Amino acid sequence: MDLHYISIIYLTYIVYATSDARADLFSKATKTKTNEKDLRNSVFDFIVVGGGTAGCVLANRLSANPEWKVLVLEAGDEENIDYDIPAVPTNEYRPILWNFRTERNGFSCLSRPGGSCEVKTGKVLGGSSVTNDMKYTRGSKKDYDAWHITGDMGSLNWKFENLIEHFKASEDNGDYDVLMNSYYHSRGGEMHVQRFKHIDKHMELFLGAFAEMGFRSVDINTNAPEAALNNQFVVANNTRLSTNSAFLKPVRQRKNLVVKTGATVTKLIIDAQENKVDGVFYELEKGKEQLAYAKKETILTTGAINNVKILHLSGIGPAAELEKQNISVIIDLPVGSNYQDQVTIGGLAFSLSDVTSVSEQQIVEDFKTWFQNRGGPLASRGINQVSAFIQLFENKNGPDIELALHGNYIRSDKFMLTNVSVHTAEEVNLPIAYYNLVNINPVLLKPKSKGKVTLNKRNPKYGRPVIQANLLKEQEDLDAIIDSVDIALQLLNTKELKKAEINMAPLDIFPCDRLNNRDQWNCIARHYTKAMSNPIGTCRMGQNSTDSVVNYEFKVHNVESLRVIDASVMPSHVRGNIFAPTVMVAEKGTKLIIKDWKENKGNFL
Ligand SMILES: Cc1cc2nc3c(=O)[nH]c(=O)nc-3n(C[C@H](O)[C@H](O)[C@H](O)COP(=O)(O)OP(=O)(O)OC[C@H]3O[C@@H](n4cnc5c(N)ncnc54)[C@H](O)[C@@H]3O)c2cc1C
Repeated sequence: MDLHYISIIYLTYIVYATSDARADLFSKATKTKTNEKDLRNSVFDFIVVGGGTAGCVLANRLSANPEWKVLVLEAGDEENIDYDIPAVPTNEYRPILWNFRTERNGFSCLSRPGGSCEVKTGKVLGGSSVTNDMKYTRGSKKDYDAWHITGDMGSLNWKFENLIEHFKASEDNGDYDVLMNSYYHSRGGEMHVQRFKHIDKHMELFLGAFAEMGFRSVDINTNAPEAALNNQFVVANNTRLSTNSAFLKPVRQRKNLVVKTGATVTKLIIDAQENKVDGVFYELEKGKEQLAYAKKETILTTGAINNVKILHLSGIGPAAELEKQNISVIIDLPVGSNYQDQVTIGGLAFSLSDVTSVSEQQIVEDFKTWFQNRGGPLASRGINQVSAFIQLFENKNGPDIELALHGNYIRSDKFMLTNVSVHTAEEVNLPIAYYNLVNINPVLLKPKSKGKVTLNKRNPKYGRPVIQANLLKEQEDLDAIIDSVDIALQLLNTKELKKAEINMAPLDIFPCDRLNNRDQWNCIARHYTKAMSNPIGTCRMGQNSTDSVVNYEFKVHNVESLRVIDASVMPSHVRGNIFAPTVMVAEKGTKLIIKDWKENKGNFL
């Protein structure tokens, strides 16, 4: 039995166990007629649209003021204990994903189904912090410094040295060697960060091989340009710590905080005379719109794809684009352009010769162990804990590529590790702790290629937005990935991997197999492209409304009472993964809101 199914059995059990109570609650809520009390109940000080990574942080911080009534509207459902198991690959569980795909473009994702790549952002309370890999990285100083525009006072606060306090605000770092560097790290926040204790022999082997190649194991979050390390993760007691678990669950009992799940926001309520946002339309059931009002502010945190949908449907977006959809333009802004995602490729995998097969019984025992004492192999991410951050361009002073190791278990009854299809290597989803194949994914951290997001033409309201991701469009991006493959291949020449008889896995990489070297890798990259699902940029911050959507305080240009605070405001990628930067953005955002309402009485524009 596939371990993912065992996990789903737990999930199904929990859903059944609670379904009566849920049905009861739901019918009570829907049977009640709208009355004055309901209306009063639909007015809040702040509405946080989206209970994802940033949304949960904002909900916690804003509702800390008992005088502020805060509503969180989340399209997905509550989190499930299943997702807490570190080795469970939540990003393969479709009910908690938006299941977006990029548009076919003829130059990347060519051999993926439909010639397009999946984008796996989370649709659940906690958002992508439930479906992500939990790795805790911040990117480099220079990335943030580049967001600052010389001469613009508003952007001054975006220099890295002014952001460290916002990273530290929620950090609870549990590794003492890391914590010793108190300039960068701190304790006591809601978000526990730590290395997994579980280290297996292959992790040691690969770390040894990287060390032989000259990579040092240092804390990558201290602006080190390179490192190969057993990473830190956002976990507490060997349990995934989504922003829902860290920030929202502990304060759910606050009387001034209302959290509605299964609530999809469709549009903003806008007073078109004053360009002021008064609240939102949302649906608990398809086609049945409800309204909620915000006296102070509405804050969009639905991520870089869905923010575009909500804003465009509300008449905020590029005029030409909206007119094509017969949407009246309220504010002409470049919402949806500047889409960027980090990118990697499949096809580079090493087979391990000395792995004993895992029995179903063993897997069930391991699940029991995790549930009983949060221990065993499921209390880890296996080889995925290891990665190397590599600097390709010397003058850049920061990593350009992450060689992210990713384990797969290819069952020997099906494959003898000969001619394993690259599709299979990507799609076998046993818990991450079991693996006999190590994929090396060269992740391009700061891609040059940009795309855009627009509304679904046939069904703008309910259809999936159109994502023209343009992955690998720029030759420089492709070249960087191929250069890094050369570095990854050097692993095979290390004493460590030779001694362990680790070799390239014989993957079926049709149609690229008859080519040689660089041409072959170019072909593989274009065919087996993989979107990292870290989308940013569609509501980028900046000085003016011609090339940005929000100002440096996250206020949407020329609109009153509306902010966007999540990964979509980042103008460009940082040289790391973007969970920690998104939490930092939310921390900074809340401080700005609190300051505005304390000092300026919310004087918005
Ligand atoms: C598979 C995967 C692996 C990753 N691994 C890592 C990693 O290891 N380390 C790292 O640093 N980063 C990682 N990331 C990236 C990082 O987790 C995300 O980029 C970041 O969490 C995004 O935060 P966000 O607040 O912008 O959006 P999200 O966390 O996606 O939140 C958006 C929320 O809004 C909700 N929503 C959307 N539309 C509506 C609507 N209309 N109405 C109501 N609610 C709505 C969504 O359901 C969701 O809950 C990964 C991402 C993915 C997808």
